[in-house]
Amino acid sequence: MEIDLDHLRSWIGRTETAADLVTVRLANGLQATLGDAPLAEGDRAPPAIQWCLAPPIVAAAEIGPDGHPARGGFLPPVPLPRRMWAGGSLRFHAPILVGDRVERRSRIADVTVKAGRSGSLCFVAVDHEYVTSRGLAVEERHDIVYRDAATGPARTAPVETPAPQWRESVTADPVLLFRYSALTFNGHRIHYDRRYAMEVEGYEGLVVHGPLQATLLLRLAGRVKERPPASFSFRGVNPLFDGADFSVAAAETADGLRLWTARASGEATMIADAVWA
Ligand SMILES: CC(C)(COP(=O)(O)OP(=O)(O)OC[C@H]1O[C@@H](n2cnc3c(N)ncnc32)[C@H](O)[C@@H]1OP(=O)(O)O)[C@@H](O)C(=O)NCCC(=O)NCCSC(=O)C[C@](C)(O)C(=O)O
Repeated sequence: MEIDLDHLRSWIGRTETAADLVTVRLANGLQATLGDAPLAEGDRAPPAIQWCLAPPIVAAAEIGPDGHPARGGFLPPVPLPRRMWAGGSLRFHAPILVGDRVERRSRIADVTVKAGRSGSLCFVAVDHEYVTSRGLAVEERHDIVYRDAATGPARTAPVETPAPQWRESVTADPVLLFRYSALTFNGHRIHYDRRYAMEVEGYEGLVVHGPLQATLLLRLAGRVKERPPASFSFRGVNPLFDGADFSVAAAETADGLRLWTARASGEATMIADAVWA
């Protein structure tokens, strides 16, 4: 597949702004999905509520074959078919509260092409700022990866993890995935259309969202240290599929916590680091 990188890089610097309200309904939809108690107006919003806010919304006619908005609008028209959430980093400046109006200010920061074990990879980095009436709440770097069509079984390398000091188990069932897709208005078919996920994109099942795994890791980090971290970075290292329990785990490091999600077989699927001020 020919990639015109100069053309794609002409998207760098494009911006998009959208606003949303942290309604009690939205906050409690996420709380319930994570298995947490309901909140009231004025409470601190659940971890990573920003991924449920101000999602891209386009008319049905403007949706691409993967269920996301067709490329070439805010995001560049990368010609590789399979989109994934590669990773990112978050810096927390101030809490977002239930009831807040939040503005998302997004900017295309970089577009690069790399050769991966699994074929060509095109990374699009997007910077976001989430701003409330009290000022900047969260800064985010979001790395999106676009991949070649599947040609065989995935060939990613196993990633070592330390012995877990804290560990929770979560069932990756289609209801969990559907509820998270609905909360984030994410129409990506790999999360709910099993035939598409397996036959078109070549996965072993429905794919567990990167932001859902990161939210569970961030939630564990906050519970272990009894306060949210100041910064959090994470990378998807292997896809996680529905149909089994997966673990959400953490271990102490010199600077904070190393956290990871792992398949029932033990293979890590997302690795994260949380640091406290
Ligand atoms: C990302 C995959 C395809 C690369 O797999 P690979 O084995 O081909 O790559 P590699 O050979 O390990 O690395 C090649 C190069 O890419 C870099 N690289 C490698 N990985 C990353 C990463 N994560 N973030 C940033 N950079 C990365 C890596 O550092 C290296 O760079 P270098 O040549 O300069 O040394 C593979 O690791 C994988 O499948 N990871 C799991 C991804 C995943 O499951 N994401 C969540 C589900 S998709 C989702 O939630 C979707 C959503 C929410 O609907 C939505 O569309 O937004």
